[in-house]
Amino acid sequence: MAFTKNQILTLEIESLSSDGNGVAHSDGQAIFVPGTAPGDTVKVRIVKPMKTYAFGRLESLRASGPDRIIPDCPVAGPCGGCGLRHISYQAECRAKTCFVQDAFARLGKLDLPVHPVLGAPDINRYRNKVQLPVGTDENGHLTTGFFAGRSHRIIACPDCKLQPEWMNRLAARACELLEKAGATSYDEESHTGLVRHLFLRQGWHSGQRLLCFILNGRALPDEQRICEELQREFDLTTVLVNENTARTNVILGPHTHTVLGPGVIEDTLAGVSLRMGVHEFYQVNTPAAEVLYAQARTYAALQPEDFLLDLYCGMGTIGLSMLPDCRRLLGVEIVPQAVEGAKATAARLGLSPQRADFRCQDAGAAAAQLAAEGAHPDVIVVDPPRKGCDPATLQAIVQMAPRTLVMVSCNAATAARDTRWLTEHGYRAMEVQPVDLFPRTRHVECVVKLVQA
Ligand SMILES: C[S@@+](CC[C@H](N)C(=O)[O-])C[C@H]1O[C@@H](n2cnc3c(N)ncnc32)[C@H](O)[C@@H]1O
Repeated sequence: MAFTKNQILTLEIESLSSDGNGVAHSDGQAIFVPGTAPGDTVKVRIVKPMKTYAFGRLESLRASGPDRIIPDCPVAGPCGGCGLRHISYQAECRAKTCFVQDAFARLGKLDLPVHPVLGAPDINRYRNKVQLPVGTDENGHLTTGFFAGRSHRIIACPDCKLQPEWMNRLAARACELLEKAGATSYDEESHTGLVRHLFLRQGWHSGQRLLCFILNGRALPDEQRICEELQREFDLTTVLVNENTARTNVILGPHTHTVLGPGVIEDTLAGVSLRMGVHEFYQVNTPAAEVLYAQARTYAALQPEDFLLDLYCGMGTIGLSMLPDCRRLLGVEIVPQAVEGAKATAARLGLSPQRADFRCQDAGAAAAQLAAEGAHPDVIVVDPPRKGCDPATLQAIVQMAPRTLVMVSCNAATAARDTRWLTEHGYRAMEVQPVDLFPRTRHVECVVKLVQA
């Protein structure tokens, strides 16, 4: 039986999907309901009927399941950032373990141990970076928040529990100062208005703080004064302005100028000291990333004479954190600023290019070139974006035939797909360790160990 829009049903939630939605069944068809937990009895309104399943909205909670807790954030539901704030953290870890196990068993059709998730050291205020869209509220005041799930409507979130308190306070104060100076918020539909986003970053161990205004234009009105005031009040190491005048939902534009300070902040990740601005990828949860890197290092099991290839290397942090275990490191990354950062870190550490080098290139193209040149890395680490490795990258990895391959991924589905492919091309998948870098959200990281079959 097909569901109809606005149909009301009373349902028992059975499990959580990998999107963090509660899953129930009616007449053999699945219904996905955000904000619900296994064991809940709920009244649900069907909002999106499909041919064989439907999406529903929670109308009322009749009875709570054992994992449900009261979310400690008033906008946890509509904001969409914290998809799992309504269940206990223990239940969240169990669910994330199941998400990863399910991806490898069902999508990857792989039979291998997937260990219980390693929980994060901190479950709140762990983000070292946020990009807050700036909007105008119903009273005409500038506000920041997050886009509601699958929309461009900003949900104001004055005290987001995922980010440090200073970031929340700075966002509110910046809105006040911008408004006084007559700055307008950017409107995506009409492509008018000035301020698009506030970008905030903190060096977790160093405590250094960065603020960048992302503008549909060159400069803020009264730019110097606003930046100085915020620098003084929030002890900012540096303040930047990024220009993004394109009609796009990509957040950063290509040009950034420094208003105050050095234009970068410093930090240490897994013992690697680095400097970063706004264009470089940096793991958002530093203490949990150190757990992740330690796991990757264990799986890599490097030998002193080994050559390590780090594909999709960002600022080179994974490879550099493993360098004490091996002879030579080559990192490949597509973002020029990240590669410059990696090279600068290596230079500061006194490493010659023979010991640690980095290339700004597409991972697939670089891997194919290395394979054609007859390169034979002993260990390859890959840490691709959510879409996973390109087929060219996987082909070239197999051609280079490393002894061990360590795959780090923030998307278990694509990691399972790529692992499956590698097992059909000469590799054996040994084990998977999920690591929680993103508590209270539906996201989870995992590390896969593969060896030559
Ligand atoms: C998940 S991040 C990992 C970065 C790094 N390993 C770390 O731990 O910080 C993925 C990285 O892949 C880079 N990237 C995306 N597409 C790429 C491509 N086609 N070739 C090379 N690097 C790419 C991104 O810029 C990003 O730095």
